[in-house]
Amino acid sequence: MRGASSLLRRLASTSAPTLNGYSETAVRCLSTGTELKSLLAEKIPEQQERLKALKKNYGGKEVGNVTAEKVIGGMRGITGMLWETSLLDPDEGIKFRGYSIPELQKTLPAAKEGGEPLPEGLLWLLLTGEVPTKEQVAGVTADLAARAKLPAHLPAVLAALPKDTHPMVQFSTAVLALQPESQFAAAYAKGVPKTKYWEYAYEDSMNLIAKLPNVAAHIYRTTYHGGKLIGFKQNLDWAANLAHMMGYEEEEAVELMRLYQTIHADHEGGNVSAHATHLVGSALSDPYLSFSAGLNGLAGPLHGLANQEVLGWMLDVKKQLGDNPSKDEVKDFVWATLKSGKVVPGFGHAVLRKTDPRYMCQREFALKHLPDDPLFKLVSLFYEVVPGVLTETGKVKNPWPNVDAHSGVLLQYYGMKEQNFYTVLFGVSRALGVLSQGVWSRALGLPIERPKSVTMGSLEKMVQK
Ligand SMILES: CC(=O)SCCNC(=O)CCNC(=O)[C@H](O)C(C)(C)COP(=O)(O)OP(=O)(O)OC[C@H]1O[C@@H](n2cnc3c(N)ncnc32)[C@H](O)[C@@H]1OP(=O)(O)O
Ligand SMILES: O=C([O-])CC(=O)C(=O)O
Repeated sequence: MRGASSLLRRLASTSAPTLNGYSETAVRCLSTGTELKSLLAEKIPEQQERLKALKKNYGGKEVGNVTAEKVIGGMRGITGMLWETSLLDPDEGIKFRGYSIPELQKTLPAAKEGGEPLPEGLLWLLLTGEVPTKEQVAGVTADLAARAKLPAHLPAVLAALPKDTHPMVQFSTAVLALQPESQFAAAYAKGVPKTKYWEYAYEDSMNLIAKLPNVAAHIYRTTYHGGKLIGFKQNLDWAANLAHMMGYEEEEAVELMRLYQTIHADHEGGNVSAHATHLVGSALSDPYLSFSAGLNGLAGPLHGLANQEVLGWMLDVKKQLGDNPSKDEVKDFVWATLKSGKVVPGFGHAVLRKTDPRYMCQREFALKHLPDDPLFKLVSLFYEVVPGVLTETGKVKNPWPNVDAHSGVLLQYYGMKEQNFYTVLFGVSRALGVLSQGVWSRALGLPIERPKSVTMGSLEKMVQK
């Protein structure tokens, strides 16, 4: 591996810079993507042995208890799944392979010195557990670019949907429409041995991740810009291409896209989109089928759709209370929302018990780039007012803002005002985490998921024993 990097450095110094400062030859050398796949191949046997030993030596140990409340309460608090790519701490928030978001911002390669991380670097980290070099990230960028082209039938599939179809429905449909290209499904049908499943899951996952910016931009341009498509650029990184094909070229907007695509990627395994992807994948449904299932979960208003809901709710506040509402006016508005039977979108969390670090890093981005934006001021006012109101209800376990409370404000600042599209951007990012874990699930030979369910009658008998 180190040999490949130094070879790349040598190659990079011999010809004119193209992609992120690397020569055409260097990029071509890595564009096969073999370095990432071979590093994975090197790491997998060790992890398979680790899991085997865990099962053999400690398989009988208890790691928690299941109460009737947990059975009724959406399995909240039950440890019941392996998820290697990230781990969530209720107070500290998400860590990707052990790295917090501020650590990633410092550690992962960026497009320019001091800039936001390139999501391709996060993909490498999620898959291998190692922080990549700049050269390795350039290799992933080139590999994804080589896989990015959409099949000819895809636009026709999307065009057949009614015009007002929600972008998330279009997105999930598009992912299913890519499924005929599944190498995993084809290999399974041919009867390849289980030991090779991960390789086909890897190829499908990389192909899918590569195509998602094209898919998302196609949906965006056809839904909101009269179908005027903008072409893919070979010399742009993955997130920059997404911004470019959507119609956003300004460097700050591109940096936001890189940050957005990095921080939404993974949130351990129990959230709805990750768990749905994992569950469906456990039946050996291929990455296209399983990721589409995950997207359908992400489209729910208590999960990823909340970022769309937040902007709508904020615009309602603005419409009713004007640009500079007082704290008391906002407080009354929050109470009115609660009394009407609705949740306050962007606040609360099933696991987190402090402000989401993904919220904080978006807030820092706003403080740096758009401190005077009226909607940012409004979102800051909510941060001051909403937690107090939710605490007063006496039932909300976490009154603090989550990631969705902030993202829309940043997107609209750079002109992406179509809030119904926001969850598609979330979904593009989420692919990095759930598909990386999917590769590991197949590599580790994780079995079909099948928790036990009970009827109320059988639960009553169990608790009365
Ligand atoms: C990327 C993401 O998915 S982050 C989450 C995005 N979702 C949102 O922002 C939607 C608003 N938030 C919520 O609805 C919730 O906080 C959830 C779904 C995120 C978590 O739900 P839970 O784990 O059930 O939260 P919790 O245990 O605190 O719920 C207790 C009660 O407080 C209510 N509650 C929790 N958060 C809120 C909120 N933001 N507004 C109003 N009520 C809330 C719950 O609805 C529940 O009420 P109930 O007992 O009458 O059914
Ligand atoms: O962890 C959760 O339940 C929801 C969430 O924040 C995410 O999936 O990003």
